[in-house]
Amino acid sequence: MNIQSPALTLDAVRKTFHTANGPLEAVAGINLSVGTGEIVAFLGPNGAGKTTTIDMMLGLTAPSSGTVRVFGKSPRTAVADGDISAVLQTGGLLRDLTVQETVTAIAALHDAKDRIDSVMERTDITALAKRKVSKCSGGEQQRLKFALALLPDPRLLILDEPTAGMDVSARHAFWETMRQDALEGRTVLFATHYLEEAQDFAERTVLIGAGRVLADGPTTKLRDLTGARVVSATLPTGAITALAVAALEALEQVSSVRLAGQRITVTGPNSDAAARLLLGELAASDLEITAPTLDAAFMELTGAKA
Ligand SMILES: Nc1ncnc2c1ncn2[C@@H]1O[C@H](COP(=O)(O)OP(=O)(O)OP(=O)(O)O)[C@@H](O)[C@H]1O
Repeated sequence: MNIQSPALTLDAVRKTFHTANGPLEAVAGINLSVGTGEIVAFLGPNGAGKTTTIDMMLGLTAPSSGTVRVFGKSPRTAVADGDISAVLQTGGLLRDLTVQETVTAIAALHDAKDRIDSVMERTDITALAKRKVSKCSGGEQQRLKFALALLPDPRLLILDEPTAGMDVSARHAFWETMRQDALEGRTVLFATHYLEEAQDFAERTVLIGAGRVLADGPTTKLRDLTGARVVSATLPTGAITALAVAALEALEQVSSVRLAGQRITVTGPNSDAAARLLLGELAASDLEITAPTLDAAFMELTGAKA
């Protein structure tokens, strides 16, 4: 990461929508700096504020407060200069045009006619050139949008759930292309709610929940960022399991207690207290303390604070 020249900075960015039910704070103060050449996953559950934040990065909507800079410029200037482009979830394609016509029209806007063939090949849409957009599958339309986003040869590429609607093999092929692209130095930020996509592709994950950054760090360390531990042990035969569950649930910072037969599993950051109670008062045996899976860590963070 090159922190000397951030590709993207968000400083105390907030966005409040005024709805019939009153104000809704979709983005509640996000700070973020993405260095040139980084690949960042913007991971969060539905409604976390990912799309709203991305819209602000692209200048499609203005923050209620705070600032967004793209290579030091306002998002709108950066878009006009071809520094940033995006594959968005909705809209953007004219159904009656063919794939080739669509690419040619957008290439003309960006003065990028010489890039048409290579971009179509790279995104694997050459064979679809004569097909009408309305006849393309969801995955094919995503690949076309990806091609359009690459035409200006942007330094920063933003992808909002780019593989939505793709089957497993199309998803795999898409990320393969992206990986190649990133190797050539493009900065990439993608929103996803698939943990595997963050794990497989991003070196850094920014976890978003309820409009806030819940965790930000190397994807491989994301599990540790939660601080959560899973403590499990076997209760003695004849123990009143409901009482054991209640005693563990009463501990501070315990987020879940599950029982399967006599085996009891406690999740939360306070593993020492849970272990003491299990081995002492509850006379449990076979105690194990493990780090949660990334899945569990994700649930822990988004569930606990969203
Ligand atoms: N134009 C709008 N007017 C009112 N509320 C909105 C608007 N756009 C988004 N919201 C609300 O803001 C919150 C954040 O939405 P956003 O689409 O940014 O989340 P997301 O993380 O992208 O979710 P998803 O994964 O479902 O796309 C949600 O509660 C949503 O209902």
